[in-house]
Amino acid sequence: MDSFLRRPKRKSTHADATPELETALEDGEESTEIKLAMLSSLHPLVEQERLLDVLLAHDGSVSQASESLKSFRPRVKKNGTIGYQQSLRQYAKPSQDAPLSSPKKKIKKGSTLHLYDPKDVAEHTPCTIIHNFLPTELADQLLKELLDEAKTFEQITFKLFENVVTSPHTSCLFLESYEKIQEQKHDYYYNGGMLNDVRQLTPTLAKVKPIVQENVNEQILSRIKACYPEGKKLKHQPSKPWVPNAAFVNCYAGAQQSVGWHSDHLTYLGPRAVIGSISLGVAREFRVRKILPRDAETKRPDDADGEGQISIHLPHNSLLVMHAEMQEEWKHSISPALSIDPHPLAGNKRINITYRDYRAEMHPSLTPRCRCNVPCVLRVVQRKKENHGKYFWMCYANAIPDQEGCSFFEWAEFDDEGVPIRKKGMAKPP
Ligand SMILES: O=C(O)CCC(=O)C(=O)O
Ligand SMILES: [Fe+2]
Repeated sequence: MDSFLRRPKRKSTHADATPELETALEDGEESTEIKLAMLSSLHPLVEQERLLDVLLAHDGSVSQASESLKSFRPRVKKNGTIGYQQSLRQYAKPSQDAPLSSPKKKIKKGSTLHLYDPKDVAEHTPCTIIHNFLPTELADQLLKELLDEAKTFEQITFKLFENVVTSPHTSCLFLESYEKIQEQKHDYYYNGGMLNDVRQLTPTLAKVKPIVQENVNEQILSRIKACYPEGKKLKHQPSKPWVPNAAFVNCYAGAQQSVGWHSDHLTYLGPRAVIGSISLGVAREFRVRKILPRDAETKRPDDADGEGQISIHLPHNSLLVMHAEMQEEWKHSISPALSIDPHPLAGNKRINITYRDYRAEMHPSLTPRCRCNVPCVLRVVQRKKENHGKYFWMCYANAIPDQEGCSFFEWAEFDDEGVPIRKKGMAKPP
């Protein structure tokens, strides 16, 4: 690990990289995520926001940041547990001259804004939250069923440079039918590899699916009306209803289990994806932060304060809808907790279910393949002002252990509904 830490900045392995590929790789965001993941594995008790501050203070040098963190003692919060649905809003009597919505809370870089109230979440983040979502007994039944399944979940393995790293929690993908499971195991790639453990939806996952579908579609429509320019859906956002056909289940066993900063891959979900996420068991913090494009010269965003973190508190039996602006423009994480409130059924565990719509138009047989003959990954330029928001396909094989990958790069084009515009030689949709 030590030699890994001292490794100089990654050199591009893409000797034949096109200028566009270099532009995309230089997007830079990924390397910060990777550095944070390394620091986090070396200093698991240090909060992500502090890791980021220390990393920035040492100009991105992981070894120097790690050295200075050795002397760091975590602060023990007096009120370290979360999950209470505290909100002063319900006690507030609207005064005649008070504005209808609360003044916009300021999120300063380096600080975290904690949100509990659904109205605040909708106002400050690209998410909506519904507390006490399922009937109590149904939520408990789902939790018990998934705690049982989670006994045999595994950690996901992925590649960071030449090192194979495992995710700091366990997970499993659930699909609707045996045929879909076979197809998934055969055709779909994740971080360059196939998923071996794909299971059929449990009876309660299947029972809850239409409830999630109805609520998420309602939330999408009210979000469009209330928040999007001219009350219209975003460009590339599908106008047809959201139909989940997959449930990705995560299990966090104990306060230290977490998931690092990331955006969910759009490869199979398509642009402007929406995700319905149920939390069960121990309440944990879901952190989000907006990725602002940086100035090419100063390497800083125009509004550094806009980059502060927001923590959404996710109690048992809540549904969080990640809306269409989330994956392209924001990152999210479940940060390690200093302490947790044990849950009567789950003990120290949290179960999370993300219901997802794997879109037929994004089937790997329809999207570009690179020279390694692996379906490409779909990404979006997040950091660079130049080409900001543009989608591109690139080689996935970079993430396969022992494989170098190729320099395949292609700008991705979609119609207004987010359907890929087929180029010559690409397969036709079924
Ligand atoms: O556990 C959560 O709430 C989030 C999980 C997540 O981000 C993911 O599975 O992609
Ligand atoms: Fe995610």
